[in-house]
Amino acid sequence: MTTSAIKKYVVALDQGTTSSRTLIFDQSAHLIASIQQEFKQYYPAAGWVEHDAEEIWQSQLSTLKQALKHAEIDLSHIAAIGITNQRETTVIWDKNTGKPVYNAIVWQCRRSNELCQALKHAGHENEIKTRTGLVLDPYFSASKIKWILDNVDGIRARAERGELLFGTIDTWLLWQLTEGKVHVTDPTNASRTMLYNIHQQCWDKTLLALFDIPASLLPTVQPSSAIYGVTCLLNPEQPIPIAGMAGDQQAALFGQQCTDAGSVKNTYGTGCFMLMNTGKQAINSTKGLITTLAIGPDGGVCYALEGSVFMGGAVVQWLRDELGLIQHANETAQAAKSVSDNNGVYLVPAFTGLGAPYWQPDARGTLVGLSRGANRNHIIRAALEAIAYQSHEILTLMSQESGINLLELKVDGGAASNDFLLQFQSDISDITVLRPNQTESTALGAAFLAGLAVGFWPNSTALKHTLTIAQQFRPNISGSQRQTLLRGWRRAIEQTLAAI
Ligand SMILES: Nc1ncnc2c1ncn2[C@@H]1O[C@H](COP(=O)(O)OP(=O)(O)O)[C@@H](O)[C@H]1O
Ligand SMILES: O=P(O)(O)OC[C@H](O)CO
Repeated sequence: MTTSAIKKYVVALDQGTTSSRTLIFDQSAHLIASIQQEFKQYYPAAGWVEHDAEEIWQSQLSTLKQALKHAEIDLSHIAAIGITNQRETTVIWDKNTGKPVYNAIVWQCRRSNELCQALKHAGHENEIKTRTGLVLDPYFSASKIKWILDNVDGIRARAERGELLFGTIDTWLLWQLTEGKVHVTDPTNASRTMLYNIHQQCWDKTLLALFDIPASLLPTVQPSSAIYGVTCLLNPEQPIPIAGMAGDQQAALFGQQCTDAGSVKNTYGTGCFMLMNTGKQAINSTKGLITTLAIGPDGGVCYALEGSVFMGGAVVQWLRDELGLIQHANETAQAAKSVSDNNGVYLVPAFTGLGAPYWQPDARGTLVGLSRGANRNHIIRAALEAIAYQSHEILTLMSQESGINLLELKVDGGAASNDFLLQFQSDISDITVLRPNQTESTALGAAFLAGLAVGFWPNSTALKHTLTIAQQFRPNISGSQRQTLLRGWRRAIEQTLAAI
């Protein structure tokens, strides 16, 4: 028996914005264990969001240990560990002590907006977009790194002396886990920093100069499926390879095996992130989408178009926590179905501004079309419909910019369990929506990447064989009904933009 023959499992570390999770999969991609731990969010000023990087690491390690214990798995049966992570979130730490020099600045944090505006006014927007595929926005890492270097006492000097390291969360976790403290990221995460040239596929010296960031801070970039190092933290006698890394949305794309040009997935989590694989072609969006690096069939680099909706499933949390209209998210489908239509009510949930394709950080939420007959269920319905309308706008642009008539949309994420939402998405976008058996696509993508690197799965055909579609939602409204609904949504968006 070969060593690989006794390997039965791959572990995925899924480090998200609000929780750290560990999931264990077997060779058929069945979920064997899943442990989740939430951690604290820090809001030190309006629009600022931070995490404690140490707490992220400790919560991640704790879920790893608990998942192994819970599933009663012998370490010798683990083929590899894969990492997937909230993207863009920025950590800088001391390479000798391992201590972060400042809290992690989270992707949602707007503190570097002024810096981005200044770069915009100085005419750098196009150059940045050409090199990185990204819209000049505080969402991405570069302006966050610069903020730390410029605002935390003594940090720039220490960075210039080569004492500090930068990483997105993948890099931070890998560094913590590995023997010899490996300082590496993968192309998908690098492509979110605004410092990586997605065409030449290297750190971009012009952008490092523009943001005034020393190159010594940066990790080495290695493929998303590769053995980066081993961890001996669980048992010094049993090193386990860390063999896959990808940003969570690209991992979900790979987990759904959207590896061919033209395949699309939408993840309905806190926000909604739609990615379309565009193969070897980097499509330069002129309509507010971004171009990003993703993963091809063999784990190598390819391009994708992405549209990020900032308020997705979170709008359901708002119904629950702020309006008190529901007690549980799973009540919403029934409530929405209990009324025959939205009664003219539209909600634009721009609570933290509008993401793609508008990129309007100052927009705020709008509820329009209220009449005397509008009730709780109409508002709940409008909230779910808003998730689908926002996703629809992105899907339409992707289709226009790629020239591909999209016929299928694969979905995953917490809110993808909502049948009303998926049926409405299918109706409004005139597309077949496919919900897989395994909706843990993000973690599965990380597991696939790690498993491929160590031969646990031999190739992409083996990965595809593990996936099945659990449910399909097909369009069930007329073209004129669709046009009427979309007109109402566009009016609501116009009102939101007019109020900025
Ligand atoms: N049945 C449901 N209907 C609508 N939204 C839901 C439902 N179940 C969960 N959600 C939403 O899904 C989100 C959580 O999904 P998840 O994929 O875990 O998100 P994230 O990875 O962004 O934390 C929450 O915002 C929650 O409100
Ligand atoms: O942690 P999530 O699932 O909300 O994902 C966050 C995204 O990666 C941000 O770009």
